[in-house]
Amino acid sequence: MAELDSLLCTSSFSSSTPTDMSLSNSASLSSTPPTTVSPDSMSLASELDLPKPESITASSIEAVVALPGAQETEPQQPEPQQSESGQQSPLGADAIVVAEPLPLAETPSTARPRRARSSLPVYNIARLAGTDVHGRRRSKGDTVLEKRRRTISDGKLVKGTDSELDVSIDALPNASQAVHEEVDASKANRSVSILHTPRNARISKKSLASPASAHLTRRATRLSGASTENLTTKLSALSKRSKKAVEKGLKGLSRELRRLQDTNEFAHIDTRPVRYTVWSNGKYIDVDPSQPTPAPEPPRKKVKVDETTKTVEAKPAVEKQESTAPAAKKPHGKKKWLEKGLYAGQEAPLDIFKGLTSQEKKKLASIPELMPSGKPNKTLPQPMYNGLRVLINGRDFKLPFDVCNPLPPGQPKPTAYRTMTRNRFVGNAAAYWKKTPHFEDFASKCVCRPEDGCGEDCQNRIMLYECDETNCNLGKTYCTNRAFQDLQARTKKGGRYRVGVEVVKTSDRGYGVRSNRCFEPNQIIMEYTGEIITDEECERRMNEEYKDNECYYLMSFDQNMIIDATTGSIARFVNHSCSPNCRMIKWIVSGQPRMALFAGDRPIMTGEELTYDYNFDPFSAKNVQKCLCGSPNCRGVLGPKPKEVKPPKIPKEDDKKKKKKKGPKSAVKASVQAKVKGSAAKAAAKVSVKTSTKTATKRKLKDAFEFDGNDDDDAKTVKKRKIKAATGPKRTLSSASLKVAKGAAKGAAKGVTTIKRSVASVSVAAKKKKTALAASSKVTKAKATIKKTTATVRKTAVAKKPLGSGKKTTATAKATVTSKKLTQTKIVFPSRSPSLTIVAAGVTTTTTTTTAASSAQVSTPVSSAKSLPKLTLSGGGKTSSRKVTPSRKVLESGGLIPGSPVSAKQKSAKVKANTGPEGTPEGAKRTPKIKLVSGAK
Ligand SMILES: C[S@@+](CC[C@H](N)C(=O)[O-])C[C@H]1O[C@@H](n2cnc3c(N)ncnc32)[C@H](O)[C@@H]1O
Repeated sequence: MAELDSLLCTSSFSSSTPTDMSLSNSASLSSTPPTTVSPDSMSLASELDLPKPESITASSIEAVVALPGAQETEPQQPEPQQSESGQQSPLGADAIVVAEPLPLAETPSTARPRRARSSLPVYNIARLAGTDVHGRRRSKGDTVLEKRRRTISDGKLVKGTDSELDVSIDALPNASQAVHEEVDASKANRSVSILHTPRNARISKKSLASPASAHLTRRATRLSGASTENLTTKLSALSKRSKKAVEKGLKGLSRELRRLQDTNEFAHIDTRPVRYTVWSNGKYIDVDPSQPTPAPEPPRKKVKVDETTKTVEAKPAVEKQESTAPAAKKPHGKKKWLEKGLYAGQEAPLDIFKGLTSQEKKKLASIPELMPSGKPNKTLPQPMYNGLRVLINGRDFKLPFDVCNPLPPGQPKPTAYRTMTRNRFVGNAAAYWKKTPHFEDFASKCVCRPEDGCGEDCQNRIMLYECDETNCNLGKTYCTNRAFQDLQARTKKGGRYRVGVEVVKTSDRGYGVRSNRCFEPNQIIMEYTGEIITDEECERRMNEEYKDNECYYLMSFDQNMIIDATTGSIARFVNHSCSPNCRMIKWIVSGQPRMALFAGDRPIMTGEELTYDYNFDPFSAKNVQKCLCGSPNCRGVLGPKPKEVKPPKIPKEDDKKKKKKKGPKSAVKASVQAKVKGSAAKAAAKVSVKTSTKTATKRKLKDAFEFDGNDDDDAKTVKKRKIKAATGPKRTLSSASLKVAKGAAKGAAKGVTTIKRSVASVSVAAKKKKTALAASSKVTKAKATIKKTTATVRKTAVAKKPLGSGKKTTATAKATVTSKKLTQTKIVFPSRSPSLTIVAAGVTTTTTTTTAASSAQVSTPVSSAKSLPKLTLSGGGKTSSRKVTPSRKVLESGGLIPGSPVSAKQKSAKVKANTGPEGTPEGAKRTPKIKLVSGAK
C-alpha cells in the first residue's frame, strides 16, 4: 500500500479526494483532448469548497462523474480504497479508471506518449459537460481506450500499456502533484487569457455564491435549454495555484488551439436549444421531444401567392384605392431621341445614383468626373443605364459601331458641293415643265377612304403624285402618301439625327453617304435636289463648266429635264451598288418634279452606306467603269442590269409579220398599233388580262417600271426574268422597245411625234375625262374580276383606236373603269422619264442617241455613238431624235397593252404601293429607270 502510495506520488494521476464511486469513474483529465474538457467540472470544484486547493480539480471531477442517482449532491467522504492494477472499478465497466504505474512515470520522456496513454481511461468530459450530443465519438459509452490520447505532463510524455495501467483510481488514495498539475494543465486548455479579468472574478464570485447542488444535479445543458456558463467563467473559479498550473499547461498547446479556446464551439457548447434531429455540420443533433415545435421562420422571400387568392385579397385594397383617388395611370414611357449619341432618345436620369447598388453609389461618389455637371453633354453623351455602371467599374467597353465620324481629320471634304435643299429651275426648264402633263395631272383628287389611308390603291400614289391639300381626299390626318412632306418636317430643325445622313469618304469610290440613324423599309431618306436644267443647258455645262470634272451629278428626270446636283443635296454622293439598300424615285409633289432616295425593302441601320442601283448606261466602252460595290452579285461594271443587255426573245412569227406589215413607222407606234389595232394585240390583250394573276402582272409591272433592284431578291428576280420568255404584252412591248432603240438613231422622228402626240392626247383626254376620274373610285371599290376586266378591255373603244388614225388615243395610262355600268376612267401613269442620265464627259457634239428607256429597258448603245462624244439623254431629248422616246404612258403602263384601258383597281392591285408611315411608294417596283452614264473622263 505504501508502495502504491509512493507510486502515486510520482504518478501523473491524482485523486486527492478519494471517493469510492466518483473517483472510480475518473480518468486522467490530461488524457482528455482539450476539446472535451468540461467546464462544469471546474466550476464544481470551486463549489465544493474543498480544503486543499490542489484537490479541487479532482473533487470536482468526482462530483461530475458521480452517476445519476448516486451521491451527486453530497461529496463522499474519502474512503481510501485500493484496487489492484487491472482491477475493475466497482462502478462497473463503464467506469474504468486507469492509473499509471510508477515505473512508467519514470520512463524517459522519449517514450511514445500516445501509446502510453492509449490505454488510460479518459473522462468523457463532453458527456460530463452535457455536450456529448455533438460528438458521436464520445456520446456512447465513452470507450476511448483504443483511442489515441495525447498527454502532456509537465513536458513529459507518459507511456503505458493497458495491462499495466488499468488500475482503478480508487486504489490511488492520493494523487500526486504531478497529476494535479496535469489535470490543471488540461483544464487550462480553455481560455486563460480571461482568467484574471474582472469579469471572470465576478463570475467566479457568483459561482461561489450559487448553491453547489444546482450544479451537481445536471443534465445536458443543451437539452434543457438552459444557458450554459462559459468555460472561461468556470476556469476563473480555479484557485491561484490551479491557474498557475493551467497557464503552465497552456504552453504546450498549439497556437491554433489557443485561439479557439474561447469559443463555445471549441467547448462543444451550443447555447441554442436543439429542436430537431438533424445532421448539422456533420454533427448529429438529437431531438428533444419535450421541446415544443418551434414556429416556422417567416420566409425570407415572398412566396408566390395563388393568383386567385391574391386577387381576392388585393381587390378590396384596390377598391379602396380607387375610391380614395382616381387611378393615376402611369403613362407609357415614350422613347425619345437625343440629338446625338448612340443612345439618342434616352433621357439622362436626373438622379444618377438611382438604380445603383450601395457599393456602386459609394464608388460613384468618389469619382467627381462622373458627377453631373449641370448641363447635358450633347457632344458625346454617355450611354445611359449601363454606361455609368461601366464607367464606375472602370471597365472598357466597345460600342457596336463607330459613333464618331469616320472621316479622319484633314481629309479633303467635297469642295464643289454646295447645299441646295430645294430644286431650282434654271433657264427654260420651268417653262418646259409647265407644258408637261404632270403639271396639271397631279391635281386630280384621289378617291381614298380614311380606312385606306391613301395606301397602295391611292391613285395619286400609283401615279407617283404626292398627296396634298389640293389632290387628296383624306387630308393630312389619314393620308400616308406624303413622303416629301414628312421628310421636310423631319429635317426642318436640322441636326444630325433628323437629317439622318452624312457624307463619308470611302476607301475606293470617292465620297459616299451613310446613314446616321435607322430607316424603316421604304422610308424616305433624303431628296436629290439641284438645278433643273434643260438638255441644252446640260450640254453647255458639260462642255464648259464641267469639262474637267471627273464626276457628274446629272440626273434625268423627264424629257428635256435634268437635275444637276453639282449644286444640290448630298444625295449626289450616294454611290452605286448592285445590291443596293435604297432606291431613287421620281415624284411629283405639288406639281413639281422631285426626286428622293428611299430605303429599300429592308430597314437600314445606322452607319450603313446608302447605295442605289445606278443602272448605269455607259453607251461607250470608254465610259465603262469598274464597279467596286463588293456585293456578291456585283455585275462587275457600273452598267445596266443584265436583263437590259440581254436582247429580248424573238417574238412569234405572226407577230413579227404583222409588225413588219406596218411599215417603217416608228417602232413604238408600230408596236403600239400592233397591240392596239391588230388581232394580235387583241389576243395579247386577252392574254394579258385573262392570264394575269395578281403576281404575274405585278412582275410585268415591275419590268415595265424598271426596278432598281433591291438586295439579293432583286437579283434573283432578274435571273428569273432572263430565263422566262416574254409573253403577251411584255413581249410585244419588248419588241417595241427594241425597235425604238434600233430605230432611234435612224431618226424615227415620225414615231416620236406620234408618241408625243399621244402623250398630249393623254393629257387632253385626261382633261376631258376628268370627271370620269371620280368614277375610278368605283374601281377601287368594285372588286372586278379578271373576266369582267377583260370584257371591259374589249368594250373599250379607246383602246381599239389606232394611233395612226389621228384620233386622240392613249397608248397607255388610261384606265377604263368598269363596273357593269362601264364608266370610263383614265389613269395617267407617271410620265417621268424612266432614265437618269449623267452626261458623259467630254461631250462635244449634240449627237444624240436615244435609249428606249422603256419598260423592257433595252438600252442599246448606238454604233455611231461609239466614235462620237455624246450626250445621252434617255427618255427625252432636245432634238427631234430625242423625241423618239416612247410614250412613258406606254412604257410605264407596266406590261399592260398600250391603249388597253385597264381598270384602276387592276392597276392598283398590280402596283403594290407602300403604306408605310412616310408614304414611300412601293419603291423599286415603280421606280423609273435610272441610267447613269459614266461621268468619269
Ligand atoms: C454620282 S457620283 C457618286 C459620288 C462619288 N463617289 C463622289 O465622290 O463624288 C458617281 C461616281 O462615283 C463613283 N462610283 C459610285 N459608285 C461606284 C461603285 N460601286 N464602284 C465604283 N465607282 C463608283 C464612280 O466614279 C461614279 O462615276
